[in-house]
Amino acid sequence: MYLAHHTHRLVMRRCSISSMLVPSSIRFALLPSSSSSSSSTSNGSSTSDPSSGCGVTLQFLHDDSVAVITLQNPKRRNALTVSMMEQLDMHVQSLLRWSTNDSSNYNNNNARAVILTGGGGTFCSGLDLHDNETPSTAETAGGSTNSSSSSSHLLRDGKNMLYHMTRVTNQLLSLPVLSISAIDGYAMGGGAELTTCTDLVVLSRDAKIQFVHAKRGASPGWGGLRRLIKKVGRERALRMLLLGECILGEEEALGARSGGKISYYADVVANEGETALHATMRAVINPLLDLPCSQSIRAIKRAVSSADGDGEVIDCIDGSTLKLDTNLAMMGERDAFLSVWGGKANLEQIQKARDRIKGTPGK
Ligand SMILES: CCC(=O)SCCNC(=O)CCNC(=O)[C@H](O)C(C)(C)COP(=O)(O)OP(=O)(O)OC[C@H]1O[C@@H](n2cnc3c(N)ncnc32)[C@H](O)[C@@H]1OP(=O)(O)O
Repeated sequence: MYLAHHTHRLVMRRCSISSMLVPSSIRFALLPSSSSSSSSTSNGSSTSDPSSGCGVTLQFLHDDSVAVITLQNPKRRNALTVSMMEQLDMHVQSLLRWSTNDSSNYNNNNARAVILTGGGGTFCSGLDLHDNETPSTAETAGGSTNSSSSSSHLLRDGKNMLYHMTRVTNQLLSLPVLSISAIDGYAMGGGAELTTCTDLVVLSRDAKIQFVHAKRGASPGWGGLRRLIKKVGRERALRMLLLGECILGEEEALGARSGGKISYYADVVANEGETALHATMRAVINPLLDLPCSQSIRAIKRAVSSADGDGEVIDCIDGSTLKLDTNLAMMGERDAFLSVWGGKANLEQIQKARDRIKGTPGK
């Protein structure tokens, strides 16, 4: 086995004490895995299925200034089921309200950062290869806005997956706060795409980001392809998309490929009971908490987003706003995805991957 998995996981606590009163060295608190991140807090939202522990949780900490989204499918390396995609979509919609303060649910807007992570010492193994036979329902999704989701199967209905995941990735990246992927273990396929939609990526030494789409007879479709090119450049993106090149925490530790350009490697000295990834997340988040007000974070993030690209801003069909040239690139990526998704080669390769990983459906 190439990667050793941590037995701990990144779980964060909502602090009731004002962050201004807590010394910065312990400001960003992380709890060991014995604490459940799937139970609801007074200001967090849990959509885990208690029997399987499978779902996506949203928690707030530091006086609601930091939101943490945790992907959890413990028996399948946090593979994404249709229901989890819908939950993720729902959480991102509420983060949009939280960070833009246009909802009565969030009166005091101190929003500063969003962290995207996975439970159980790994990030996300892409879509759940055993979820195809499981129809998603609006009820399990906690109230989906898309009526077509009620009988969707991942392979048969790539459009439904695109609907949710394009919205999730576009809106996560456009949130007016700093977004960070905190990655232990695998980020594969759709999991790798998710890492491209946060502003920063923090890797543990055992992190591995791999775009396995081509191996599965597919092509990225959630915007990950376009964003990967932006992050690593066209040439490396092609090597990653077609030749199996990965982003490895171990290599980033040596400053090997990206020279620190695309990620932070988790190299901060850890306190007792925390991992290097936790310690690095603390070091990344604390300066944000130290800023005197959250408005400047949002103003700067908006300005960076609008400066980052040229072209006319337009409203997209999913409600998000994109630069015109970005939207055209998205359409190209979506069309490429739809041209292969659910086709013969894709179905064969997904079946081969299923046979290879051998998980039991419904387990
Ligand atoms: C948007 C398009 C996409 O996302 S296409 C990409 C789909 N994903 C993949 O092809 C990744 C498939 N998984 C793997 O290659 C491996 O499981 C990886 C992630 C490398 C982990 O390897 P390893 O540490 O050896 O664990 P393992 O294979 O024994 O897996 C542990 C249990 O988890 C399960 N699992 C893992 N990934 C998925 C998945 N994507 N869908 C469903 N189940 C998955 C495995 O089946 C295994 O289950 P079990 O313990 O044998 O019952």
